[in-house]
Amino acid sequence: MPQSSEIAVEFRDVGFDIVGEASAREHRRKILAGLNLSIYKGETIVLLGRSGSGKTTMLRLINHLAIPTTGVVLVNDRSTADWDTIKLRRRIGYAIQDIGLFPHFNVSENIGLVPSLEQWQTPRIEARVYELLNLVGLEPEVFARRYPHQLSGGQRQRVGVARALAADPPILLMDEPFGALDPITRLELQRQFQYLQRQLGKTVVFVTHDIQEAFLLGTRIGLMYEGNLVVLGTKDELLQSQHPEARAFIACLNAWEQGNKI
Ligand SMILES: Nc1ncnc2c1ncn2[C@@H]1O[C@H](COP(=O)(O)OP(=O)(O)OP(=O)(O)O)[C@@H](O)[C@H]1O
Repeated sequence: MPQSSEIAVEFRDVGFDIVGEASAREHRRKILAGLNLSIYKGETIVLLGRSGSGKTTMLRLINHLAIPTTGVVLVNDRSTADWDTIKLRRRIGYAIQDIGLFPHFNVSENIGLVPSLEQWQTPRIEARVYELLNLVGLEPEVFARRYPHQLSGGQRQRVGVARALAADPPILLMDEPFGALDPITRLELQRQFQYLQRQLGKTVVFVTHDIQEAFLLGTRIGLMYEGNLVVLGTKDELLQSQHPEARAFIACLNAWEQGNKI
């Protein structure tokens, strides 16, 4: 798997609080605390954790949809606060579950959106859309002119991944991009993702609550628990961790395997 010692994204002592009003008194809630993480160029780091553990917040901090309360998030050695936000986001593809394709744009227009904002010429955009549709396993002649409501959930998610890749960003953030899919399509997309990653060598931050998905796709896995990164390592390192949250996830895996034997 392509990987280097160069850091693409770094969290340095990052904390993130949410401030709300409760009974007219300021009320702060800690969402992330003291987070340190270096993500290397070309690796696929999977953030694994239960619902509400702070995974999506980490992605939002990378593309400056959220701003750290303390500490700093660096992309290519520059704080997200110092980046021109538009330039930063153009370097970062973002694929999310229920991708939010624009309903009045067809597939081709959805995928070509960022390239057209970047003022690519039309023939180049068309060629790119066709290339990407082929890459994610959708026949361009069949799908390019369809609208999102004319696609299945799995097809929409493929289009979402193609859209995230459109302008060839070096960093990809993927937030449960294969969630809510039937297990066969899910496995097919996971395999396709592995194939793509071998071809493209992007820096990927992939969020999931599925330990099997984390093991399949992650170069390293970061286990989140209540806003803290409690384990960071390879599949084998996670399997050996004695942290109670790691044991809880591994117990799910074991239970699933036991169930298979019945
Ligand atoms: N804008 C917000 N206002 C209030 N609370 C928020 C906001 N965004 C996130 N949170 C809270 O922050 C915590 C972390 O949320 P986050 O979306 O990062 O978790 P997650 O691990 O991605 O969860 P899931 O797997 O369910 O998507 C949750 O308790 C959530 O309720």
